[in-house]
Order: sequence, then C-alpha cells, then structure tokens
Amino acid sequence: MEIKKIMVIGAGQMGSGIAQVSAMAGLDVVLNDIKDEFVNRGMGIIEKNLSRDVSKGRLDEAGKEAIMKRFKPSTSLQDAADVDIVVEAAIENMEIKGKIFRDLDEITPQHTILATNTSSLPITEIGAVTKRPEKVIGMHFMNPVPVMKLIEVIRGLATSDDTFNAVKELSERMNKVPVEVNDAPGFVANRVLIPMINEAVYCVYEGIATPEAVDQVMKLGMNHPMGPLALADLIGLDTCLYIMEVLHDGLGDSKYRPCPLLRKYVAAGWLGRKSGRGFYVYDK
Ligand SMILES: CC(=O)CC(=O)SCCNC(=O)CCNC(=O)[C@H](O)C(C)(C)COP(=O)(O)OP(=O)(O)OC[C@H]1O[C@@H](n2cnc3c(N)ncnc32)[C@H](O)[C@@H]1OP(=O)(O)O
Ligand SMILES: NC(=O)C1=CN([C@@H]2O[C@H](COP(=O)(O)OP(=O)(O)OC[C@H]3O[C@@H](n4cnc5c(N)ncnc54)[C@H](OP(=O)(O)O)[C@@H]3O)[C@@H](O)[C@H]2O)C=CC1
Repeated sequence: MEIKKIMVIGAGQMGSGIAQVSAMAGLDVVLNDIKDEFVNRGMGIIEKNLSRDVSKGRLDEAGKEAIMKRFKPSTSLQDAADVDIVVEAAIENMEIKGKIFRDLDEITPQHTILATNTSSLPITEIGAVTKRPEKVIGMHFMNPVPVMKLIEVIRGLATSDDTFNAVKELSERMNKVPVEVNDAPGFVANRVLIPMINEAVYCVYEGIATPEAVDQVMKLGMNHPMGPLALADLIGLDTCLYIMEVLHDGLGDSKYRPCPLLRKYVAAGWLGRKSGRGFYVYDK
C-alpha cells in the first residue's frame, strides 16, 4: 500500500518539522494541534523554512507554493478518518499519548499505521492501548527535523514486518536514513545522548565548569556541532528531564538519576529556547 496522506499530531518544534518533510516528500499533510494558534505557529515555521530554501536557490517559488498547498490545518482528530499514517508528536506524556492512540484507533481506517515520535516512552505500551498493536511503531525523528538525516524506527513487541517496511520506505521517501532498533527505555539515541547531557549538567552543578566551558570542551575537544548544554536548550529541558526519568525508572540503575540542577531549572520554567531561558538566555 502506498502512503499518500499523513496526519501529524502536535505542531510544535518536532511536529512542524515532520509535517514539512512529509509535504516535501509529496504527501498530503493534515497538521493537527489542540488550538488554531498552535497550528498557525507551526505553519509559520514551515513557511519560514521553505522561504529560506527559496532564498538559497534550493527551491523555486512554484515549488514552495505546491508544497504549501499540500497542508490542511486541523484541530480535530476526526480529520484522521482518511489518512494512511499518523505520526504523533504531542508532548512527552504517557497519559496524553495513550488517549490520542485510543481515539485514533476508533477514528482511523483499519489499514492506517499509527506511529509515534516519542523520545523514550515504550512503543509496546502505546500499542497495547489499541486493537492494532501490529500497526503501531516508533518513528523517532531528530531535531531539527529538516536538517537531521536519522529516523530511529522502533519496533514494539507486536509491530509487524509490513508496518516496519512501510515506515522504512516512507523514511527513505523523506530523504532520511531509517535505523531499526528494538523497544527499550530511551531506545538507542537517547540512551546514549541524554545521560551525556545529564553529566554535563552535573559538571555545572558541582562547580567544575561554567556552561560555556563545558560546551566548549565538547565542541573543540570532541568535534560536536554544538555543546551538550546548548543542545539541551534546543531539545527542551523538560523533555531531557522526562527522558532521564524514563531511563531511571525503566532501567533501575542509579547512574541514570537526573541531576538536581536539571530538576530545578524545569521547576523554575527555564525550559531552554522555547521558554527563552535555559542554560543560556534567548530572544523569544
Ligand atoms: C531528544 C530526542 O529525542 C532526539 C534528538 O533530536 S536529539 C538532538 C539531535 N540533534 C543534534 O544533535 C543537533 C546538533 N547540532 C547540529 O547538528 C547543528 O548545530 C545544527 C544543524 C542544529 C545547526 O547547524 P550550524 O551549522 O551550527 O548552524 P547553522 O549554520 O545556523 O545551520 C546549518 C543549516 O541548518 C539549517 N537549520 C538550522 N536549524 C534549523 C531548523 N530549526 N529548521 C530548519 N533548518 C535549520 C540552517 O538553515 C542551515 O542551513 P543552510 O546551511 O542550508 O543555510
Ligand atoms: N525536542 C526534541 O528535540 C525532540 C522531541 N521528541 C518528541 O517529540 C514530541 C514533541 O516534542 P516537541 O516538539 O519538542 O514539543 P513541543 O512542546 O514543541 O510541541 C508539542 C505540541 O503538541 C501540542 N499538544 C499537547 N497536547 C496535545 C494533544 N492532546 N493533541 C495535540 N497536540 C497536543 C502542544 O501544544 P501546547 O503548546 O499547548 O502544549 C505543542 O504544540 C515529544 O514526544 C518529544 O519527546 C522527539 C525527538 C526530539
């Protein structure tokens, strides 16, 4: 079955990027969020990215217009009634994702694949709230989506080969590289990345170095494109904390304990770029 129409749920930093690369791959895209203003904000990000592609000569105006015409804004999950795949990118919260997947299972046709962009939550558990766990899969894009090549494709216990192959093919149509991994806390990307970020936060917490110094060490010493604390601000400190908690609970090893400073920043509402302040201060 060829995937022609997608719904992306959550028009935040990840959802808007996923919607953009979907439309650029030629899919019709329903972009869904709970309020019009969030959908409009997501569409604004996409429009800005495509305009930059035009100004850089990677796309012409007609191409941009053709891509923009593929979007349908939505604030109702009922708009998923005729899509071939849903990629959910709402906030990282099991209760919210569980409700969305239960509703989607009622609304979407039987052939529809239900994918989640979760950074750490168990795909098997998300699949289990539906009557089609064989069609539930993790499609984990990296931030910023239009730039990063990887999609971590995560199989839940019941995910079928047909579902896996369809998602692999779709990822390649999006000009991305799918890498297959099994379902485990944090999968591979965040099992490796987020503890490194957490240790970077400990370096600041214990007064070993300033955020700037920690980031410089990792940029100049390890050739990372950005330092771990600047990256934490890009990901969102709430998301980083949530992932550390999933690792800690799921793997039960004290080495995954979240740094108290990370907890403190999140409690203060210092969430990184999206709130204007994290380890660094940003213009909102
Ligand atoms: C938490 C999870 O579950 C999983 C995750 O996503 S973990 C996070 C994974 N991501 C990373 O590790 C990102 C690491 N950082 C980087 O790769 C780079 O710093 C970066 C791509 C973000 C920026 O690159 P840079 O060279 O420092 O800056 P910059 O020159 O501004 O950007 C490079 C290109 O990316 C584009 N870009 C940057 N941010 C973008 C965004 N948000 N959307 C679209 N395009 C973007 C720029 O327009 C630019 O394109 P051109 O070269 O064509 O002009
Ligand atoms: N940040 C990152 O680097 C990465 C994040 N992810 C994962 O992607 C998902 C989204 O993260 P991110 O884009 O950073 O988060 P954002 O906060 O930027 O976006 C989430 C969006 O979902 C909306 N939303 C909340 N609840 C619902 C709902 N019930 N139905 C529809 N939309 C809803 C939010 O609205 P509101 O603003 O009102 O809350 C917001 O617009 C998370 O699961 C995260 O773990 C995966 C890879 C990387």
